[in-house]
Amino acid sequence: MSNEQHVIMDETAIRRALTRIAHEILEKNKGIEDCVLVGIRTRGVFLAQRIAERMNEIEGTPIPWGEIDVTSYRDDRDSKEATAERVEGAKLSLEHLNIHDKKVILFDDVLYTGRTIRAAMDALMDCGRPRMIQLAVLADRGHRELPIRPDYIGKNVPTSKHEEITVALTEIDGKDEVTISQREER
Ligand SMILES: O=P(O)(O)OC[C@H]1O[C@H](OP(=O)(O)OP(=O)(O)O)[C@H](O)[C@@H]1O
Ligand SMILES: O=c1cc[nH]c(=O)[nH]1
Repeated sequence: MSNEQHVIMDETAIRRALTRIAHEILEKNKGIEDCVLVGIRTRGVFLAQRIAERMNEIEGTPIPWGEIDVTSYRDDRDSKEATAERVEGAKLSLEHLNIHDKKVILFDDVLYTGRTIRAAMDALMDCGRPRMIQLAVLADRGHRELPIRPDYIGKNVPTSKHEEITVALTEIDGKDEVTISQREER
């Protein structure tokens, strides 16, 4: 099977999509009052940080942002962590960010089954009581297994289950690029 990667978003496309999403968030929320951004580790964090910078440029006011580690909340990973430990882990990753009664805008790079987002929502609820949670993703590839729908989408990418979306971001991968390829069968 060919494992060729096709670029579906280059650096310019990613930059434009993030700028558009920053404007959409501001429009939907009528500014940044009571909004906080939370990126899901790993790449969601860099997306949240970039959007926070853009929103600051547009509004002239810094918007609080932070990151959350949801690994131990996933339902498809063996977790030996006790509930108290995983709550502590989530709280530690969200340190310095008050989400109580805030409009939390959650960021991830790819949305597929929705299980990561479910895990993130559970983790957030354990850390406080957001007034509202909204979801922003760079690429929505479909195939949801849970009733989760993003509020902000960089690009809708119709895929087959045999394909894979890979997001590269400069901060961690040395370049900005979204590619699609055939999934390696394991
Ligand atoms: O909607 P889902 O089916 O949950 O898939 C989406 C998740 O998959 C990827 O993470 P992955 O677990 O592959 O780890 P990574 O962030 O380290 O790539 C991606 O970053 C999303 O978080
Ligand atoms: O194609 C996919 C599916 C889940 N997560 C990814 O990063 N890519």
